Amino acid sequence: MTFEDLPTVPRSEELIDKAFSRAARSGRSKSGVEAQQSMLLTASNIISDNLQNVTTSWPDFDALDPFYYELADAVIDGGVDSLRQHLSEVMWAGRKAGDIRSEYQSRLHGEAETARKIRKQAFARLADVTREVSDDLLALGEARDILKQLPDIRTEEPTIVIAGYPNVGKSTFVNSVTNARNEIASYPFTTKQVRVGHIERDHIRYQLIDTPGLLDRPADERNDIESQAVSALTHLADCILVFIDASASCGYPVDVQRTLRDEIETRFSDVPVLTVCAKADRSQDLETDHYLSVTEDEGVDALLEAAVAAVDHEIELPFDG
Ligand SMILES: Nc1nc2c(ncn2[C@@H]2O[C@H](COP(=O)(O)OP(=O)(O)OP(=O)(O)O)[C@@H](O)[C@H]2O)c(=O)[nH]1
Repeated sequence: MTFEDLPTVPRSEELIDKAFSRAARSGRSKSGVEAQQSMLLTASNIISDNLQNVTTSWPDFDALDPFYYELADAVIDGGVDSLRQHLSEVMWAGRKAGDIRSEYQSRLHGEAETARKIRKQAFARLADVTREVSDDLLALGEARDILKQLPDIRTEEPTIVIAGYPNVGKSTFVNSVTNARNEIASYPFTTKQVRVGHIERDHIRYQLIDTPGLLDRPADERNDIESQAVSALTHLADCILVFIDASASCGYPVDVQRTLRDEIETRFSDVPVLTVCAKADRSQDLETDHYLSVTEDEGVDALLEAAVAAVDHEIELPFDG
């Protein structure tokens, strides 16, 4: 996944300490002007390399899959634009450290004592430049910690998203059809966890995603971040299964569940939305093609076939026409 490998972002004071203490060590093995030159080189290299590493370790946002772009935009304070801004500030500081190195290197000659003073000036400027981006480094460090928690979802895999009110049987279904133990991941902005499972048909892996906290209640009950996460899901889903518990043993009346279904259908208008009468062993009081009872093992395979067919149709459509 894109953000998984993001390395930690150093804080400015941490970086200054590291650069100056390594510089002192490298100066100790030499004497006179040479010691000052070695110190300048070590400190400025550490600062410019570290700052440049921060910027190059981030993915190119323009090349990011829209699902992750929108998620990142949702969970980061100030969105992706603020990240870009912080990164460009840090890049500026990295270059500036390199400039300071060149500028002072040419001035470090002659008397050892004069050279020491000039090297100290250089250190003061290196510290200033690094401190100038301390807020940017802090913000990037926080963003990195949040982004690393994003669910590891393969955007290139065909994806079936399961929606429906709590307790309608979504996870029972996902758990029963995906034999491998499901991956559980959490969105940084909700306490609930995304459940991801996989099925295979004709050597193609399909991803099944259950998104508690997102597609389990009406849009007007979602906060801004959740709404944007739903929007991110529109890039990912190739088919949606909306579970309705007609027995209403889940605690939600059927008409309320139908309203959620209609809303999801409107929101995900580009992909097939299949309405599933879940817990059909209890009640089948719903007009739909898909009746499912996981406990009685009825309709499970048929539903999967229908979902896979819908996904395949959806994915191939652009090539047909
Ligand atoms: N009778 C019957 N009960 C079922 C069936 N599928 C699930 N249940 C039961 O319904 C309850 C809720 O099922 P879950 O799978 O946890 O529902 P969920 O939609 O994932 O709920 P959240 O995790 O809150 O989103 C559990 O007690 C299940 O055992 C079914 O096909 N028939």
